[in-house]
Amino acid sequence: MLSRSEHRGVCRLLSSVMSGTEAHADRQEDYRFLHSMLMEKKLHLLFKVVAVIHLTAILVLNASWIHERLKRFEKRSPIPARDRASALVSDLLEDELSHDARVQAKELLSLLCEPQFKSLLWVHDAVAQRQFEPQLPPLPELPRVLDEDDDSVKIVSLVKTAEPLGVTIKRDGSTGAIVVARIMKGGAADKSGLIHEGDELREVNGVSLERKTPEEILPLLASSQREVKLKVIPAYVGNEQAANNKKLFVRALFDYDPKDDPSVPCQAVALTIRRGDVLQVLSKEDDTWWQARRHGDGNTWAGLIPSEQLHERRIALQRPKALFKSWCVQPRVKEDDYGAISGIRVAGQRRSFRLGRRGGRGTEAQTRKRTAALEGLARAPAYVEVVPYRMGAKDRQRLVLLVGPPGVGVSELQRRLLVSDPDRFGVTVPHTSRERKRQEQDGVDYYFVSQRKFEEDILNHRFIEYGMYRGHYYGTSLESLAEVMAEGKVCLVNVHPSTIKRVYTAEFRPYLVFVKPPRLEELRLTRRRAKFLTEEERGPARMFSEEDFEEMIGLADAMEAEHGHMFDKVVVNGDVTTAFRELRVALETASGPDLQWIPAEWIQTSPAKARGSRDHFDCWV
Ligand SMILES: Nc1ncnc2c1ncn2[C@@H]1O[C@H](COP(=O)(O)OP(=O)(O)OP(=O)(O)O)[C@@H](O)[C@H]1O
Repeated sequence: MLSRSEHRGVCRLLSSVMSGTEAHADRQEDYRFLHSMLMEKKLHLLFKVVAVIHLTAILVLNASWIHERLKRFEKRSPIPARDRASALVSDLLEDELSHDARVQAKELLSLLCEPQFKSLLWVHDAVAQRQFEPQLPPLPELPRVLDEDDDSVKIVSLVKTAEPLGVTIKRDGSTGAIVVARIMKGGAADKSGLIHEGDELREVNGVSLERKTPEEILPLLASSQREVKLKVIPAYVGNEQAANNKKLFVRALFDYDPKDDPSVPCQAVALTIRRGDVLQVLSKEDDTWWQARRHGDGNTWAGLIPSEQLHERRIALQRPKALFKSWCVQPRVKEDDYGAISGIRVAGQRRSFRLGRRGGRGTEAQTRKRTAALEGLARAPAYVEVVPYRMGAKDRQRLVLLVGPPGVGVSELQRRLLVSDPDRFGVTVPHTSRERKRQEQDGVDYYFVSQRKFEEDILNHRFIEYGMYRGHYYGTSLESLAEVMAEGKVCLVNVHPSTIKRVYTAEFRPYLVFVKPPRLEELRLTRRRAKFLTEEERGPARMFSEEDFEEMIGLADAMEAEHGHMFDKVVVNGDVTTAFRELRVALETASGPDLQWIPAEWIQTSPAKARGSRDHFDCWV
């Protein structure tokens, strides 16, 4: 359809044709004929049709030209350099340009403030963040699995008499759930035939048992008068395998996108996995493809995920390629490397340090380190079994291990945590075999011990880390960690990842934070900016060379490949304020009553269990 203005245009064109031909029409009849023909409605309509066709043709040609160009561009698989260009520009406006009096800066400022430019950035960010992708409805329910909260729950009512119910209960060591430990033969429960050993108790007379200990539950049961109403999840639902699988939770240690996997049996039911996701494995019947659902996304249906074996096979196939990958870290030999022992000053006191993070730049050591990282990559499991964990009011805080390549900002983040809440966070007092200086206090600045004692302690594995600097030993003892934790504080330790395994135990229940450098461009920008910002407050900021940046990124990759399966949180330290905020939130969760996931092996080897903690004893009802 032509618009009004286009219609008027056609009429004007025809009238002008009329007036143009007036002079050439010899006879009155010719003129009238021509006039009636040109003013004919049908002719007007014909014109309109021709015009529409013409316009459409132009549009089609343009569209196909644009399409061709886009297709050619798409082949290059462009990746956005950053997905928040508008944030970068507002930072630039706020931090740099608004204070710059130069004419060029003013001009750039006004250009960047133009609404057209802002719209361009907005569109860029929308495309970079793929906001154009349609929000698909959830997939239809496919293989139906048991949902904890619906079909498997049973309400049981037991009539109470003078005799006891004949049930013992306990807290399940791996899930924390309250379960029926024993049914005593001939007791009321036994006679009813309604509850069984292994059944999980959810409620007693409408009172939820979540976070309750067996000791707190006993009075609830005892105070019931004629009847005890129990909400139970039976242990015998389906076959035994289903019951076991129901409780199997794993943390994924790799990213997986079924769209990139041509071998997945059915794309529509495969799960996209992000490293760190907690998955409930519901079926391991197929050796290659397990069925699982992601914890916390509310889905009741299972999706396919690669089995442990399949993932291992794939990694084994990739390994030769990885071993020949070129590494960007250039070895650099430097004598008496201060980084071999680096101290952190907190309120003027040396409080914590990590060892050997910068050592071994020699070619051989470096090659060994890289090979180890790659081998670690090949050995890295696909999943680690985890169990739900909620910190109780009496539980000790988890040890917080901060790791990252030298210079990435681990000490900076640790310093900010200590300053932000000194009552909540604490660091250890290190040991040393050097002489005490006049102003230093034993047990405050360091624990001063003799060289002999230090060596004895090394032999007795009492250090999480130790090293020698200028002929003296320095080290962080396991006892000093326990001391800070005993004060009820969150103990922050800044260590080399190779020492993690020393404390990766049920006793310390470490929460591992990996501090990672951002991409090279952002790393350069933020560190350069920091040079100007921190100089006024805390003296000169550390200078980094291009080589330092590359080494930092290379080492971070190697650390992640080798130890990534143990990291609970990865904080990218680009903008330090954002990184700090993210770290604070993560540590709030790790030290609060919220649901967390910890390795199942800590529960299985829990000292409490070994000693027969009260939670794990049967309680008689
Ligand atoms: N996000 C950041 N932006 C800018 N500068 C930063 C950032 N994080 C840290 N820095 C600065 O980088 C320098 C090195 O940081 P820091 O001492 O915390 O490194 P580190 O990881 O503890 O390494 P090392 O153990 O070698 O000291 C410091 O000057 C610090 O202020």
